[in-house]
Amino acid sequence: MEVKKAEFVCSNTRVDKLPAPTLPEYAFIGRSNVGKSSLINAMTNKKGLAKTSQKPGKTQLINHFIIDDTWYLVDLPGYGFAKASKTSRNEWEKFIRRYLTHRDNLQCVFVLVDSRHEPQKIDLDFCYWLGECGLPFMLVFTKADKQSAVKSDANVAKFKKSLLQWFEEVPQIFLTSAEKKMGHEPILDTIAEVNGRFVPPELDGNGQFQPRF
Ligand SMILES: Nc1nc2c(ncn2[C@@H]2O[C@H](COP(=O)(O)OP(=O)(O)OP(=O)(O)O)[C@@H](O)[C@H]2O)c(=O)[nH]1
Ligand SMILES: [Mg+2]
Repeated sequence: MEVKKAEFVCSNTRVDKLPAPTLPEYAFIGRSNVGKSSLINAMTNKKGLAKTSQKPGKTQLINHFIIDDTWYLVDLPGYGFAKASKTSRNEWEKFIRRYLTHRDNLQCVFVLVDSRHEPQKIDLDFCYWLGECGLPFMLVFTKADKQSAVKSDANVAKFKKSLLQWFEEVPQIFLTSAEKKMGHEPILDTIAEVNGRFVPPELDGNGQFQPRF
């Protein structure tokens, strides 16, 4: 699938202010600075659509983008930002976890992991939490241009092995580079496939979507 149109819709901290859950939605999450916003820009071929920065902690809100008028891509703030205060980390916990567990149209969470590093506890813990919540997720390894393919593959294999201590099978995995525009097509094809199966949540008697919370 090729993206033809990508537009910013809104930024939010509150789940009840998000766009109506009428279209399939996909969220990008991962450590601060892992490359979530860069990947969104590379996938949509739109530099500057999502704001990026060399400094971690750039994305602070739940940012909705509408793609080809048919699905939402969501850029989330990163976790594990060392310089964030405890209060702001707690706030992150609250509003992101609330978003992830209450968004009816969320089809899949893409967990971004830096392919340069060996498995990190914070990423594994987050995957376990998604599993506990029964939230479908896939893994996207980023920044593959920064080291050899052998090194990336070794880190991916170690991550898989760590996950298999808890999960019976590993989720789908993608290896990407926003810099080299590599690995985006398979993600978009997977999204297209899931989009084809999307059934919007039902309206209640008043023509409103009935929130799950
Ligand atoms: N070499 C290389 N650099 C990348 C890649 N993806 C992102 N970067 C760089 O990594 C830094 C962080 O990228 P962002 O996309 O802002 O990361 P983020 O995960 O959205 O960060 P927060 O919003 O702070 O959580 C920027 O300097 C990017 O240019 C990549 O594939 N290759
Ligand atoms: Mg960001």
